[in-house]
Amino acid sequence: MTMTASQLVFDDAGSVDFHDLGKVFANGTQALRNVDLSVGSGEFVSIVGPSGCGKSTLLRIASGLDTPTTGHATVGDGAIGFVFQEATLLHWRTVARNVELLMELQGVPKRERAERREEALQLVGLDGFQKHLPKQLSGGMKMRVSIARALTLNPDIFLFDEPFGALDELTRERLNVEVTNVFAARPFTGMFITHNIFEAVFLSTRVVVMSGRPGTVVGEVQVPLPFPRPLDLRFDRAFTRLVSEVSGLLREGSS
Ligand SMILES: Nc1ncnc2c1ncn2[C@@H]1O[C@H](COP(=O)(O)OP(=O)(O)OP(=O)(O)O)[C@@H](O)[C@H]1O
Repeated sequence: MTMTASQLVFDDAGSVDFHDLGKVFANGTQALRNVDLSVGSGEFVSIVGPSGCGKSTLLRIASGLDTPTTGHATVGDGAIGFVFQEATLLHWRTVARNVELLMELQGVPKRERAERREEALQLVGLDGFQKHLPKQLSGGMKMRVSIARALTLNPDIFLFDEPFGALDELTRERLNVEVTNVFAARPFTGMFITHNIFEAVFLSTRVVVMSGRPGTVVGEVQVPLPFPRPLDLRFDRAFTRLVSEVSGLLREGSS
């Protein structure tokens, strides 16, 4: 499908394509320039780059929450799931009712809501916590609820905006494994923002590196490692070589 500058056009289900994309905010801040990036159906792409280089802006454009000022963004017409930096749960609702929220807003019938809720809770390892309130959960569990809530939409495209940045290292590692398990069990097109290079390589089929603001793509590293990915993959020589490659590109792009 064709598209003109500063418009979003929805194409086939799971693909995301940015062509010569730029974003200047109303206050004159140029967040992005000349971004060329194609993410195909079934890829899991992590995006790393210095703080403020426009990673969240890129994800917001992919989700339709924001628009580019120049260039094109073409996004598949499938369902989009979005997980934010905060779990954004409603504190008065139980886990089960939080997970059902987006389906309620979409008018999904009760019985189907319950089925999709249970399936999603199983996938993120929270079966048994349906009646808990958010205040009874750890930070990692809250994030699992947030992922389960997005999963109920059966996303073709799953956008993650640094969801594990505030978690301790062990919880983050466990959740990384969960995400790769979910990806293997129910494939989607993933875009994942992180500052953590280990996390980026562990989760992804490809890591894209951006320069400092205004952000543009400075390079990418393919991650040809099979799924599922066990935690001790991090000690594998092939893994550490990929981490060094990403780290080198990041340094180049920041200098
Ligand atoms: N609505 C807005 N109006 C003006 N400037 C904005 C707006 N949103 C973001 N910016 C600026 O655009 C730049 C890119 O922001 P963005 O949040 O996309 O970066 P980021 O790479 O995700 O940052 P971080 O890694 O710190 O989360 C930043 O300088 C930010 O201050």
